[in-house]
Amino acid sequence: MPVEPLSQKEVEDRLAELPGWSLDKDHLIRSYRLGSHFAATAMVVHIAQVQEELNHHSDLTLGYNTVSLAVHTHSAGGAVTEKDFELARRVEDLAPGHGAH
Ligand SMILES: C[C@H](O)[C@H](O)[C@H]1CNC2=NC(N)=NC(=O)C2=N1
Repeated sequence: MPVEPLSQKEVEDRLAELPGWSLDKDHLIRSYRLGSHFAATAMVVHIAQVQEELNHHSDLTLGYNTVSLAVHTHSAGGAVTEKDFELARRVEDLAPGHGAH
């Protein structure tokens, strides 16, 4: 089933419930800081597992002790959809276990 683009209002309402996340042009974005490079690497692997489970994938960037995500929905023409917020919510939920902030 195709996912529909969210309206600007819908995006704003959902962002209000996801502190730390923001809209950069047509992507939802967030960066996390971690305690070490290995901690950041482990979080990337965990996010990759979730992305495979959801069949929804961000542009996921590993820095020295940072992990950054940018996500939109290719199949919706690059718009932001519920799928993007579902992934963002799942990443928020796993972040504390990695000591990410
Ligand atoms: C075939 C498969 O369902 C698609 O390629 C999936 C995989 N991951 C995806 N990820 C994202 N961000 N958007 C998509 O439209 C998308 N589509």
